This record gives sequence, C-alpha cells and structure tokens, in this order.
Amino acid sequence: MTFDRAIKIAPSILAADFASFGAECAAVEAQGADWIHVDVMDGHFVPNITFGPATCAAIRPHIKGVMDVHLMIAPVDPYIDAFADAGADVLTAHVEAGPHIHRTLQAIRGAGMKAGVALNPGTPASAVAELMDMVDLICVMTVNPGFGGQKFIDMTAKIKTLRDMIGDRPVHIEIDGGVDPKTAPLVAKAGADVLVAGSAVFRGGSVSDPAPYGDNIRAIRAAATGVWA
Ligand SMILES: O=C(CO)[C@H](O)[C@H](O)COP(=O)(O)O
Repeated sequence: MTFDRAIKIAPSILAADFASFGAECAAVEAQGADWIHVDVMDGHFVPNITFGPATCAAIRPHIKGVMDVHLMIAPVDPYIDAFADAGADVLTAHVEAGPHIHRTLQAIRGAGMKAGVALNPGTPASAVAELMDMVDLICVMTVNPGFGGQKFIDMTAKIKTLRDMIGDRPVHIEIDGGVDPKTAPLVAKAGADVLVAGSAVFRGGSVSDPAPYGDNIRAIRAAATGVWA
C-alpha cells in the first residue's frame, strides 16, 4: 500500500447484501471503489453485531485492492493476529476501546498491517495527540458507531485540527458515517482523503445490476475532488 492524498472511496459492506459479500465486494471494486471497508461489531462496544475474522478471510479472495477493517469491538488485542491472518491491509481500533491503545497500535503494525485509530463523535482530537507517529490512518466517526444509514454529524473542526496535528506525516484521515455527495465536499475540504460510504454507494444497485454503484461512487468522488487545497 503506497500513501497518497487523492480522494479514495471505501464502500462499507454493512450496506451490502449480507448473503453475497464476495460478489458485492467484486462488484463495487469493478465499479470504481478504491478500498473495501469492513465493519466488525461485537454487540458490546457498539449495540450491534456483524461479523468477524472468518468473514474477512472469506471475502479476501474477492477483493483485489485494500481491505480496510474497522473494529468496533472491545477488547481488541486478542483478535489482532486473526485479522492479520484474514488478510486485512488496514486494521483500525477505537481509541475508546481500552486503556492501552498505544500497545494495540504497536501490535497491529507488528502483525504487518497498517494501523488505524478511530474517534467517536464525542472524543476530541487531543485523544490521539501522542499517537501521531504510530498511525497510518485516523478514522473520524461522523455518526455514533453501530449502524449504517444515520444522519451525518459535522466533525469538520475536528478534521482540520487532526490534519494540522498530522503535519507532513503520511497519515490518512478517513471519514465514516453519513457520507454522500452533499457531505463529502465538507469533509474533503477539511482534510479528509478516505471516504467511507455505505448507504450512498449501495443504494439503487445490486450484484446483478451494479451500474448504480458506479454512478454513486463517481458522484461522491466528483463532489469531493479538488476541494482540498
Ligand atoms: O461504521 C459504520 C457504522 O458504525 C458504517 O461504516 C457507517 O455508518 C457507514 O454507513 P453509512 O454510509 O450508511 O452511514
């Protein structure tokens, strides 16, 4: 994985057909997705349960590019090797998920993956100030995590603060929740480069009729491109 600041669209398979994950991943990639975003939820850290490393391993052969795994689980550390074995390229843990995020990020990189840290809407940018040299990605939640299809919460001030804190380090800022062609330019202008979108990508299409996925991806990318000075 090489670093660049171009806008990347990462469809969240939380909004895909759960009976067809492999085909859905291949379909959105063929329609222009840059990364595939995989939301792992445990019913404890967040009030919803999705899937785990076995599902990641099952979909991995269907993904040509980056598999971006977002852990909404606590604890994290016992499962890091399982997600590495499943083929995750990026593994993101929440700063709120435990007392030892520093150790968790070390372990993620130690297992050969890019390390991400996520912040809930109520968590300030300062919570990750000591982690700038330990992360490859900072995920700013623009909804309270747990469910797709929620209303976007404006976190543009936090995104700008994080981009200043990052400076010239090769660190992505990823936005997760309520991203669509209206909200994408707001977060891109503030400094985000990876846009996770579930509902706004998968709406209107299917594995047998994937063209709307491409239309949706192009609309988000067009709205977000060129607005970050
Ligand atoms: O992490 C998530 C929820 O916790 C989802 O990735 C996020 O909500 C994306 O879904 P949508 O684009 O439908 O808001």
